[in-house]
Amino acid sequence: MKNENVIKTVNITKRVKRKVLLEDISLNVEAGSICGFLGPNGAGKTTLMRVMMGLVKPSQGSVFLNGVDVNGNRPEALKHVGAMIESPLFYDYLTGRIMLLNLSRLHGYTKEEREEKVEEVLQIVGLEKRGEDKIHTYSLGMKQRLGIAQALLGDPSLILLDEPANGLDPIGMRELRELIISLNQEKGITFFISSHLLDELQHICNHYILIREGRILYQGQVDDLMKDKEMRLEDLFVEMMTS
Ligand SMILES: Nc1ncnc2c1ncn2[C@@H]1O[C@H](COP(=O)(O)OP(=O)(O)OP(=O)(O)O)[C@@H](O)[C@H]1O
Repeated sequence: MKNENVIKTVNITKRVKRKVLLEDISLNVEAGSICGFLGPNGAGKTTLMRVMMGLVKPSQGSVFLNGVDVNGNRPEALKHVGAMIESPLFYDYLTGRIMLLNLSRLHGYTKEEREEKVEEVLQIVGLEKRGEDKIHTYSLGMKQRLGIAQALLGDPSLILLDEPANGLDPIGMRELRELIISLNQEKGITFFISSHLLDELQHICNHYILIREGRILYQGQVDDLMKDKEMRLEDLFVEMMTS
């Protein structure tokens, strides 16, 4: 695993009126890791991911993606970053393939390259046989995989996923996990994945960041977190979240 940080936030604070949504968040995510971003509902996960993508400006602090300041040079910072933040907004009446072809225009490919790229990402997420079907006929799991397909269009080195397992059944969940692991292992893509449910991430992450009420409670490797090998990660998570 390389050592550089693909995500680095420095003292991020976000206030809206008098409310503090994020407070002094400094975190690092190393290249090649699968980082679980865990916290209860309302902890500030979506807000931080929106700040990371430059969709929301922080009140203070900086975010660097692949070493580039998101608020200094957003296009350059996001060049190799894919994201699925909140439930992806799909145009249900389009086919999966057409939607991806439309979105692929954002990446400056030629027409032939766009067609090739869309075939490639449909294949990666296992939707190649459903590309001609309208999105409203897709299951929730297929929609999530379509969201990952759009995140893959720009050949990202980093993908941010906000609650990607929301509402998935066990099969959809397993397919999602396998997809993330294979993209990480075969393409070296770093993942930053939020969830309020530890179970969803427990088997795939090698790095965790825990957040509560806009503040970081813990960040580090899984092994460091598990002081006692017998202790279940879930017990530790509950202990940290409630103490
Ligand atoms: N624009 C805003 N103005 C005021 N409050 C906001 C705004 N955006 C978010 N919040 C509040 O900030 C807190 C954090 O919200 P956020 O959506 O980031 O949490 P989350 O960890 O992603 O939660 P969930 O798991 O429920 O999606 C919540 O209390 C939310 O109501």
